[in-house]
Amino acid sequence: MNPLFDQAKTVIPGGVNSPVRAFKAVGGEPIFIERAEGAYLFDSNGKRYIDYVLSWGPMIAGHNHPDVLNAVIEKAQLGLSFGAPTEIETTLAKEVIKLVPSLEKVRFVSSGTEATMSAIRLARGYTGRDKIVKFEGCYHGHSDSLLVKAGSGALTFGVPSSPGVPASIADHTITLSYNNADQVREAFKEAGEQIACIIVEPVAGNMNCIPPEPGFLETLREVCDEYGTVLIFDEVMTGFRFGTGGVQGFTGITPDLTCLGKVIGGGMPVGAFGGKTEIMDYIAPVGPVYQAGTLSGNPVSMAAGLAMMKLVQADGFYESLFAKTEKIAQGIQAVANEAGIPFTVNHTGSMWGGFFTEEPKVSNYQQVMACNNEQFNAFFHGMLEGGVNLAPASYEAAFMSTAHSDADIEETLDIARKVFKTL
Ligand SMILES: Cc1ncc(COP(=O)(O)O)c(C=O)c1O
Ligand SMILES: N[C@H](C=O)CCC(=O)O
Repeated sequence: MNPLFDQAKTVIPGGVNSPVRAFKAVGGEPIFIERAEGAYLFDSNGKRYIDYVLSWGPMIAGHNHPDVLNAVIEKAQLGLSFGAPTEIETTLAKEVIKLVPSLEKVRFVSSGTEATMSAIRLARGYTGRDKIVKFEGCYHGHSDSLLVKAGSGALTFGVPSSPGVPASIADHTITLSYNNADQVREAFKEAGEQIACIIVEPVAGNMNCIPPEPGFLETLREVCDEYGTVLIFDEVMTGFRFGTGGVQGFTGITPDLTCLGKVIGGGMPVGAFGGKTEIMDYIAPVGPVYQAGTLSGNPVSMAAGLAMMKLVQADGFYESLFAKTEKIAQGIQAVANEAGIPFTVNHTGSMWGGFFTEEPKVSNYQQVMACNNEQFNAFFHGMLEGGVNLAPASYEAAFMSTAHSDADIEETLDIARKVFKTL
């Protein structure tokens, strides 16, 4: 029994401020974190964990990186929030526009949810259409239009289409199968002229880690061009994880709008959406589509983001990150094979994930849903006890940081080797 969790439950629903943290999917009780440094978390009893959750993605250079921390401290000394423009917002905007291919203009918000919600509204306002397309198992935050057949915690807790979302709103959301290009073409033949946007995770990371099949993202670009539909890449998770240009830089497929979050805030609450000037200028105060935020472009968050943008542009940053990701992915696959456990690892960029399945390749939602969750849960708890922090649900991707050393990866594999033998 964790007394901190008991106390939390008396004043916070489920004891957590975001459902996936509650360990409901895997059983048991969450660890409470005291501090973090580099590749490690330390819990309230001082126990150290090698961390592959990284605050659900943002800490790409490891926890508490001194450059980000110092930027935050320095900026905070000048005042925490002004509700008025600051130069650093323009500096960060210019930096992000330089790095992410589709961006000509960008607006900062405070979370990924706000970014996707605002991008959808903008696409609807710009096209004058109501319908949107999303993909089963993709999660784009918790706004009403997007909590339909959603991934991540919504999937874990069996509420992919949440109560509280009016049917009249959900009716405008068309949900298709990820990696099924034919189905996308069919849907557009039927209703293409009514569809404002397609929103997609260009690598899905909220039903574990599912890369796009060759041709899938290309098809989305083609149908959007043909029907005058806005293509939105939700790169809240993938932004800066596949190189400075996100998945769009990695694949060369350019969306009309891009949503960012996580890494762009360096661990502070930041989101952003941006794209072509023609579309972005539909946003107030230039255009009629309303969007606002008391803390949007917060100077301390901007400073953290700017420090992070400098880090990711360092020579060799991504080569090292991708090599480490490959090492952990291949290593985990090898130790599962040694133990004779049916297991398939996906990895791409700096994201990875393991599936307890006989299938040699996992590329869609149905395959993810058919995986052995009991085995995952036992594996999760074994790893946690051994000192490795994985996401407490089988529908989440794992992340790598530049702070993970070869020794951390070896230690992780030694622990995994022991745990697989117990399954
Ligand atoms: C792809 C994606 N989009 C949007 C979101 C929502 O971001 P936030 O949790 O910051 O609201 C998340 C994560 O939660 C995400 O992974
Ligand atoms: N998978 C989600 C974000 O990427 C997990 C974060 C959360 O819901 O708390």
